[in-house]
Amino acid sequence: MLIRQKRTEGGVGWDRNNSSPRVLQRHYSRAIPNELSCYNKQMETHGEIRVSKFKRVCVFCGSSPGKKSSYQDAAIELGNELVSRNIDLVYGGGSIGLMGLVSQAVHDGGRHVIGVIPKTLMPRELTGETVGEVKAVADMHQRKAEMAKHSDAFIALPGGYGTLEELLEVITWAQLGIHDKPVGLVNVDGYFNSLLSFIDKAVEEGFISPNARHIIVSAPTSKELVKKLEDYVPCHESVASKLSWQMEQQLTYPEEYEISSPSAMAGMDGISSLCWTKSASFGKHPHLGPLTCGAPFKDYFHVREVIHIQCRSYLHASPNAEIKKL
Ligand SMILES: CC(C)=CCNc1ncnc2c1ncn2[C@@H]1O[C@H](COP(=O)(O)O)[C@@H](O)[C@H]1O
Repeated sequence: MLIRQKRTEGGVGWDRNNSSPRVLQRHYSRAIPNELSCYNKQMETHGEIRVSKFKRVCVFCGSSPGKKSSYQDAAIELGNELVSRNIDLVYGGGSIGLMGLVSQAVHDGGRHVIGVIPKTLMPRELTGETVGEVKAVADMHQRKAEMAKHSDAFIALPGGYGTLEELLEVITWAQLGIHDKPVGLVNVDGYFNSLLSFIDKAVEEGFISPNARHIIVSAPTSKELVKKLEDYVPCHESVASKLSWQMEQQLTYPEEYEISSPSAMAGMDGISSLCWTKSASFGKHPHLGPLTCGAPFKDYFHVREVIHIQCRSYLHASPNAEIKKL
């Protein structure tokens, strides 16, 4: 929900832990100086300030610009839309393709930009220069975890495999109840129509529940999409409730876990079930040999990372390749 308010009337803002607006008693310039310093000219003209319930949004998009100029226009438009709502950007880092356009627009508009980039992609000739803050991470898995942790919502623009993978992963996490942050896509010129049709087919065929279908919000323009995301209320039943997930994070995990089947290592579901059921423990895996972890797990992302490291060290190869062989 977007709140419009005359500047002179004091303030209304969002309590991010609460879904209802809260009243800020002091004048804007003292209560929310960052928001004030950056609101755009148009709003200034109308004496309005727009306060979003999102502080930071993560954008997934093509590392290529795409063939049609409408894709590039949409990336710039999304950047401008975030600026107009005083939202900061989290993205995959670099200046190539649509990634470069959206990050430049947000940076030029005076909002903070965080580029989360794996060390292997850091050479400038691979991804170009990142504007704003650069967060270097160990690998692609840690990148996604970091991008998710620092954002209040996710938006996908047109893109290729990387974009689809990132988008589907945050949708899966929402379905599991690992987060309840809104996920949306800007369906520029119907780019995502076939993906949405495929997802509808999966619902028809009984592989996605109708409620989980509603996790994906879509709109043809950034403006409409951000508005829809602001209004989004999760309505799917999650496999593991957010509450139980948060409780798990507070627990100290046993030091030794066993992975009970190759499939438990292969996908998010297996890994997350390790976190919230604690039914499995490292130990001696029938196919993979001994798997141990010296330190207690801290959270879901840590579990995922530890499993990855374990796979690498025991299999001496990419875990995914080895899992496929099993
Ligand atoms: C060596 C090489 C191809 C470098 C490409 N350079 C990249 N630099 C930064 N992030 C990327 C890169 N390629 C893919 N990504 C990640 O995957 C998404 C884009 O992948 P794609 O172009 O849709 O599939 C982005 O959201 C980003 O997080």
